[in-house]
Amino acid sequence: EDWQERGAAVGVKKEYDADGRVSIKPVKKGVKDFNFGRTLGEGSYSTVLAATDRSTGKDYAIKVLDKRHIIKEKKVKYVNIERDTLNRLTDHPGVVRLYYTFQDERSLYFVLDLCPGGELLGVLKRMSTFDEECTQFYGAQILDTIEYMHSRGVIHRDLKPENLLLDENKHIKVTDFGTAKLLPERKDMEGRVDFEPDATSDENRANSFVGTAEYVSPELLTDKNACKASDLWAFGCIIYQLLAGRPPFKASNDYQTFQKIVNLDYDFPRGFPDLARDLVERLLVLDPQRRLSLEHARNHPFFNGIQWGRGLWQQKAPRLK
Ligand SMILES: Nc1ncnc2c1ncn2[C@@H]1O[C@H](COP(=O)(O)OP(=O)(O)OP(=O)(O)O)[C@@H](O)[C@H]1O
Ligand SMILES: O=C(O)C[C@H](Cc1nc2cc(Cl)cc(Cl)c2[nH]1)c1ccc(Cl)cc1
Repeated sequence: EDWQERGAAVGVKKEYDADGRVSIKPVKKGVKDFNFGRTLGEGSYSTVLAATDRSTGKDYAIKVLDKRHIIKEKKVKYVNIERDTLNRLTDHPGVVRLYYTFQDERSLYFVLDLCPGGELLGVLKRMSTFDEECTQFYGAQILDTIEYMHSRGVIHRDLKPENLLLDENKHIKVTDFGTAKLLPERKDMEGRVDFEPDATSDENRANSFVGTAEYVSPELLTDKNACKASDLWAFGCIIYQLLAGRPPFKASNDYQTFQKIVNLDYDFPRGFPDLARDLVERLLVLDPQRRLSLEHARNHPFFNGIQWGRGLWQQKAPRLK
C-alpha cells in the first residue's frame, strides 16, 4: 500500500513521563528523513552508509539490504533474527543500538549507532598487539556486554574482532546479530521474564550455522550445539589475540583450524603475560561445563582494578599503544 512507497515505517519510541509510566509514541521514519553520506563498509548482503537525520542532525550508520538479494540467498530468517535480537538488546552501552527499521520497494534499512572507530580488528592490525592495560579494558567491556546479552537470553555465536566496533569514545559496541541464538522467553508467575535454559534442543542439532572458523567452540564442532559457554570460548580466543596479535587456532584452511580446536592444539608466545595466560587457559577448555563461567571470569585477577558497571563505560579508554 501507499506507506510502502513513501518508505515510511512504523517504529516506536518509548518515553517515560514524570511518574515513570511508559508512553509509546509511533515514530514514522523513512529514507526521506535522512541525508546519506559515505559508505562505511560492505557485507555479503548489505551496504552500511553514514547518514544524518535531517530533523535532528544526529548521525547514524544505516545498513541497507537489497530485498531481492536477501530472498534469493534465503537470508530472510537472518535479517529478522538480527532485528528481533537488536530489539531485545536496547539498554546496554556495549551493544550497537537499533533505532528504526523501515523498507521501501527495493531495500530494507536498519538505522544503527554510528561507530566511527571502525572494527577492533583494524585497530589491532595497526597496533600489531595490545598491551595489558588495553587488553584488560577492552576485555572487561566485551565481558560486561556478553553478561548483558546472556541475561537477555541472547547467545551471539560469532564474537570476533571484526564484530567489535569502536564508538566515538573508542568504547566497544558489539554488532552483527544475524546469527545470534535467541533463547525463548518464559514469564514466571509474577510476570518476571526468564529464559529457557539453553538445553540442546534437536532444532540446535539441525542447526547448520557455524561461526567463523578461528573462534568456533569445540562443542559446536563435536555435537553441533552452541550454548552460552560458546561465547566465553570466543572471548578466550579474543583475549589471546589482543595480546599475541593472532588468534590461538589458525591453520591454512578451516578444516585444519577445526582439528587444532578439538585437539586444543595451541601454545602461548614467549612473554605472554602470566595472569592473562591463566585466564585464557581457564576459558579455552574443551568441555563447556568445565569452562570458566562469566561470573568467575569477571572475578579473575587479570581484571583486578577494573570497576565493573556504569563506571567501566564512563571512563576514558586507555590510549592504544
Ligand atoms: N554501526 C556501524 N558503524 C560503523 N561501521 C559499521 C557499522 N556496522 C557495520 N559497519 C561496517 O560495515 C561493514 C559491513 O557491515 P555488515 O554488518 O553489513 O556486514 P558484515 O557483517 O561485516 O559482513 P557479513 O554480512 O558478510 O558478515 C563492517 O565490516 C563494518 O566495518
Ligand atoms: O519493518 C519491520 O520491522 C518489519 C520488516 C519485516 C520484513 N519485511 C521484509 C521483506 C523482505 Cl523482501 C525481506 C525481509 Cl527479511 C523482510 N523483513 C523489516 C523491515 C526492515 C528490516 Cl531491516 C527488518 C524487518
